[in-house]
Amino acid sequence: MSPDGAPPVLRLIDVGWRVGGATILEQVTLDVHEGEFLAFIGPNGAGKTSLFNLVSGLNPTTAGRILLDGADITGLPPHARARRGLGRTFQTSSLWPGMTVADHVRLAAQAARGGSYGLWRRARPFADAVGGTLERTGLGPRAEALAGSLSHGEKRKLELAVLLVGDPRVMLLDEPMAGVSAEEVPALTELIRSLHRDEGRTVLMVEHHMDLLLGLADRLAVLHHGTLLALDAPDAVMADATVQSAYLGEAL
Ligand SMILES: Nc1ncnc2c1ncn2[C@@H]1O[C@H](COP(=O)(O)OP(=O)(O)OP(=O)(O)O)[C@@H](O)[C@H]1O
Repeated sequence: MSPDGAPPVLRLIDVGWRVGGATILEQVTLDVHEGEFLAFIGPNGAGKTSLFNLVSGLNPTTAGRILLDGADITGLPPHARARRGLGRTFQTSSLWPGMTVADHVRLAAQAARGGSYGLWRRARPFADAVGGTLERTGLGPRAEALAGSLSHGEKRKLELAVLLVGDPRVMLLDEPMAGVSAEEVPALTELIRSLHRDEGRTVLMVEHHMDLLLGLADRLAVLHHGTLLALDAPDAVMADATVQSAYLGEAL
């Protein structure tokens, strides 16, 4: 239960992943509350992306259960989870360099709504959704630019736009700041903050830079060797001796 008594939007119960004889994730149990911003940190190879792969359905969970709005989604494919409001971005770029910004968002809108692209394309709500998403992400002036010509920060915004046009309630963002220049980080951070704060979306985000997470995340989940080492408010996690030693003196 959340502090106000509402059931968690997402529940991971003893979730595990074994592949090729190796145990990558083991007994990960956590609840995510509606509207919460939960950040995942942990040393390289701790299992953060692997966990997102299980939650989004990209890889099959080999132990435990995943519940969305109380319903068991453990065996559902990614598109079925997306239809229920759970969407993700990827650590590495998933864009088509030769396709325009607007066409990326149009195609994503079509995929989210189903039906014929031609029919949807002429429909007013469809055009409004695409235009609104481009404005929302600050990509309006770049609508006709090719994705390959975008800066790293703009590419990350486009990946968010592709996700947002499907109107996910629960967003999994895997290192959305990766490769982004220092000048572009503040605008991207503000966009992500407002998706959570102003639009009330539930955000799960993998991020290595603690300084970006302070003031953004409600709680931090620390993964280490595939297990959940800590789950608490950022201050408490940073003061946790077990967490400090997991990083072996690396700056958190
Ligand atoms: N398909 C796979 N088959 C076998 N091992 C895998 C597979 N995918 C990931 N792993 C292993 O699982 C472990 C966790 O990887 P994962 O990418 O989830 O870590 P991470 O915490 O996201 O790391 P980083 O911070 O470097 O992105 C690593 O040892 C990785 O080599």
